[in-house]
Amino acid sequence: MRTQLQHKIDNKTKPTGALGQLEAIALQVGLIQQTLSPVIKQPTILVFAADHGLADEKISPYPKDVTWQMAMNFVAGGAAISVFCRQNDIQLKVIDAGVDYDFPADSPIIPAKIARGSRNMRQEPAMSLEECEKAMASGREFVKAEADKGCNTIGFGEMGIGNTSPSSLLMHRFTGLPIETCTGAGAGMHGEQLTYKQQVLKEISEKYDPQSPLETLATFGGLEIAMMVGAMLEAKAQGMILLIDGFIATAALLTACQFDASTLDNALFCHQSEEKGHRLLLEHLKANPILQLGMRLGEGTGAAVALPVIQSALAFLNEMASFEDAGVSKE
Ligand SMILES: Cc1cc2ncn([C@H]3O[C@H](COP(=O)(O)O)[C@@H](O)[C@H]3O)c2cc1C
Ligand SMILES: O=C(O)c1cccnc1
Repeated sequence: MRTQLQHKIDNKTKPTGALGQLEAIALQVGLIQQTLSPVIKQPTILVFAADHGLADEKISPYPKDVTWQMAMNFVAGGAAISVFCRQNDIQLKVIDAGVDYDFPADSPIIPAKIARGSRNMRQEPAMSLEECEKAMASGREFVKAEADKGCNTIGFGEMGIGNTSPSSLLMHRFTGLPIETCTGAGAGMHGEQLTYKQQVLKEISEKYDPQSPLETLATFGGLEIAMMVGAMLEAKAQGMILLIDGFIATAALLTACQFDASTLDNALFCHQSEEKGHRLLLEHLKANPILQLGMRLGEGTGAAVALPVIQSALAFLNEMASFEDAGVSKE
């Protein structure tokens, strides 16, 4: 299939390699779908939202209430992710993985609370193994339901004040890079505030020594991250395209790869976030991000913005004339 896809790409009416990374995307998606004519069907972004006990330690400049307030904003249509999904015809679903708030019963936010937030990991592991497994299983169910309806492309988004911290800890643990290298400003911790955040995370990383991927995720993760990890593993199992957003989603993917290394094969890295650590995390995964726009938001926004580029890659593969079709002379 790889040889056939490469042959099809090289026979399009263009100099060899002239569509650059679009060619790599077309090849990868063809391999994922095992076809010379890949298509994106019912693209969907799942945004997993949860709170973090660690937010009590002031590791984010914003208050915890922003988590539920932004989740409401997502479904009301006013957030960045709402706008970009509307613009690009992407179905948006917001899942309450563990927000410390009771959403109104008539809200379109999908209830799947495992707990009212993870625990403060400066004191105790963020989740029990049972909670972590429950979150992962729930993430799998959501993706399976989308696959059953005919969706073949899933973007992963998140909302959770404090969630760059668990992401940094997971990156540190699974890459072996120093915690300072893995820890950045998040929603806006600069200067002394960032130094403080790095100190807190260093203290936490030295407090525990989890062994298995599950134990590591339960200790240092968060409910939305665990649900996202399960969702990514199921998306790979279903042969779907995984649209990976920024730092947090990439940390979740790195975690998913500890459970099933082949998850990486189906992942498209939509952008390189400004968040410190994301560049090195992408390098660790040998990933070539599609966009570099200086974004540092999360929510799945990088995935939503990159989808049209991926669609262009499939459009050239499916619709461009070959040298033979167009009667154009080859070198
Ligand atoms: C208004 C607002 C909207 C957001 N949308 C995504 N995030 C992003 O910021 C948070 C992570 O940064 P930290 O670890 O520093 O808290 C996550 O919720 C992430 O999705 C937001 C943050 C804020 C404040
Ligand atoms: O890259 C991200 O996902 C990110 C960066 C900063 C804050 N929130 C998310």
